[in-house]
Amino acid sequence: MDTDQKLCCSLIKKEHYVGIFWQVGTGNTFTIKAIVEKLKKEGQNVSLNCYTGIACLNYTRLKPLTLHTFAGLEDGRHSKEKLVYRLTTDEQFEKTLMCIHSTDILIIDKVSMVSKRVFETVEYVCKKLKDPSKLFGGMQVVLCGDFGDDNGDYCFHVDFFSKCFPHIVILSQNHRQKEPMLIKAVNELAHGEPSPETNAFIESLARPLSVDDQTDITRLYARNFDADISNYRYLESIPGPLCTFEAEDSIDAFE
Ligand SMILES: Nc1ncnc2c1ncn2[C@@H]1O[C@H](COP(=O)(O)OP(=O)(O)OP(=O)(O)O)[C@@H](O)[C@H]1O
Repeated sequence: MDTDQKLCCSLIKKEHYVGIFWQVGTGNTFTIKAIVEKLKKEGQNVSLNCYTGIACLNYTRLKPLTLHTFAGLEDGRHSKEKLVYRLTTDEQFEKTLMCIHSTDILIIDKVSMVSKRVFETVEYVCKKLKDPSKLFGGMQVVLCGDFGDDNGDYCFHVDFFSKCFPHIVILSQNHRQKEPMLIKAVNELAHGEPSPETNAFIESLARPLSVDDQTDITRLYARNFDADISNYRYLESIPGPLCTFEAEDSIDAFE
């Protein structure tokens, strides 16, 4: 783990509320996985939540929930007061209620997609159902996200943000790319604002490709589905029986 990642782990171990922010490729997913695995091994009741179902796919082995499922928000039509009423009176929410009651550590990934209203509602629900005298009902909360586009309606603008999250760690070491110009270009493109320098860099890469073997080129797809089909076709074209090798790696987040 790099220094920033280790700092996240040690703050979480010390039961602090932490905001982890990152730029693409700096190991957000890697760090969260290591932390959740370790906390679960230690017997902690940790609930890993992502804002979208697609984002949950990054963590399938850790059984994440969407934030809406965790807090019983359904399609978001109810006021927070009505929601608490429904959660405490309607037996279809029994599992949700048990989950909230038993959660000691709440981790929310892709938090930069969470609106102020949803975030306030989740806080309110946890508080009302667990301990009304404490933010989030006393659960330790860890947020992970990027600063992205901030139009003033995102969760960072709730009144209690700075009080609740005094510890903000910014993951800064890119583990996916090494070339500084490429890292700068990827970060600018992720926010849809390429600088003239980035545009010039990208244009400088335009050249005719001389690839004779079409199987050996890298293809980019906009959707996971298309990438899966392409990989499947490639695998099918390889002669011989299909073998599966299960691999497992681990890292101790708190060492
Ligand atoms: N400390 C580390 N040492 C070695 N490799 C690392 C470290 N942290 C992350 N990586 C590797 O770097 C790559 C990027 O990490 P990860 O997918 O967690 O980043 P991310 O910030 O979630 O990226 P993105 O948002 O682009 O998906 C992965 O292959 C991961 O295994």
